Amino acid sequence: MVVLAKSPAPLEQIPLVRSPEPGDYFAGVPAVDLSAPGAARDAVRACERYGFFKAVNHGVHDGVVSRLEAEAVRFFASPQAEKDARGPASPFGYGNKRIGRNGDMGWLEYLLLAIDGAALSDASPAPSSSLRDAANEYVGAMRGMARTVLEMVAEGLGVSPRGVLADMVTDAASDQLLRLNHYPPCPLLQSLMPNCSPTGFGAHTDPQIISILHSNGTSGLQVALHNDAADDDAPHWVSVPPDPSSFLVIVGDSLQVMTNGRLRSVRHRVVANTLKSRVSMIYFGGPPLEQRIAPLRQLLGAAGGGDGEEQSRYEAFTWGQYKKAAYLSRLGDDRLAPFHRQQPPPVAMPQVQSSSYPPP
Ligand SMILES: C=C1C[C@]23C[C@@]1(O)CC[C@H]2[C@@]12CC[C@H](O)[C@@](C)(C(=O)O1)[C@H]2[C@@H]3C(=O)O
Ligand SMILES: O=C(O)CCC(=O)C(=O)O
Ligand SMILES: [Fe+2]
Repeated sequence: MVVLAKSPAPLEQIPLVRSPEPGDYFAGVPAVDLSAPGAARDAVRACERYGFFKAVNHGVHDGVVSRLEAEAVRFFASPQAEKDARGPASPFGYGNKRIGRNGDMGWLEYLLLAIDGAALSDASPAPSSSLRDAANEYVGAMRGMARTVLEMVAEGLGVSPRGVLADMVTDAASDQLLRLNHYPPCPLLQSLMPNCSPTGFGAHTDPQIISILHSNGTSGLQVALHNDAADDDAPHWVSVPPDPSSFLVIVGDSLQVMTNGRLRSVRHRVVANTLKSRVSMIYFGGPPLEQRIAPLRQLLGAAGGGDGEEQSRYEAFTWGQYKKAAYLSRLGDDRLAPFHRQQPPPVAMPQVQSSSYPPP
């Protein structure tokens, strides 16, 4: 049994996983240069194949990131009683090891903050005015990047207007979150079981439209690669090399549905580093609660009211309905499963003899 002093939830309640090895690093992380002319096409390709990409030449000033990261580090280094006074995270505030309300545990502490428009909401007061100011500046930059990326996605998919997706996350009533995560080192486990690491954040997909993740230089994030050719559904976990100069754009469940499954929400998890602290900052861009989430009409065939050839693969829902169901689910659940539509079997077309067509 491994019990860490001063930890409210012992390590034994946290699933252990095999420590990442150098061979697990994914050398093929797709990078999209947001300032390049082919960015729209590249973003769509990456989101179709992998469900995420690394955004480079994003135009966000280093100072905006380093200022919030320094505030986060300062907050997480403050006395436990002060941090606890900002919790529990139900739903917003400081959380320690407990993720959500349904029994998920991870080797992390975090601050979950609601955003109202372009700034932190009064529903989740920041622990200090300096953290609040830094977070507001950061949120402004993330909303801008979310808008740019979603406009590119619309362009790359050939849907119009260009703002059809972007407007949902920059609407005055859009449902956005900012999450600051700290994964402390775990030297005791390193000495007792050197090949094992604690799960920092268990496998899941993000429910919103888009997530934009920044991390410090400590590794830990893993993504599940899809292998359409394989018969089994076993995930192949690969480690994403940390790169503090870039951001990781992650497709959320709602974007998967709105693109009728063309872009995929990628399963990801964090394996805590036993020796070094990881700090990550994630912006989650969701639509207003009453927004209908259904495949975009222009991606569907005539039966779905669209111009293309596809049938809708999903039952429509509102973001409010989906969010409510998501927050009752466990982290690793397939939250979209109840919304999958049965695909009708392919219709057998009558064979037409070329000689008899067109009919006389
Ligand atoms: C176990 C849970 C935590 C979560 C709400 C949920 O019930 C299922 C989805 C989880 C997730 C994953 C992405 C984000 O980190 C998050 C804030 C979100 O919107 O959905 C978390 C939720 C959370 O930590 O409360
Ligand atoms: O901390 C990370 O790197 C990822 C966390 C995450 O996936 C989340 O908060 O939803
Ligand atoms: Fe996530």
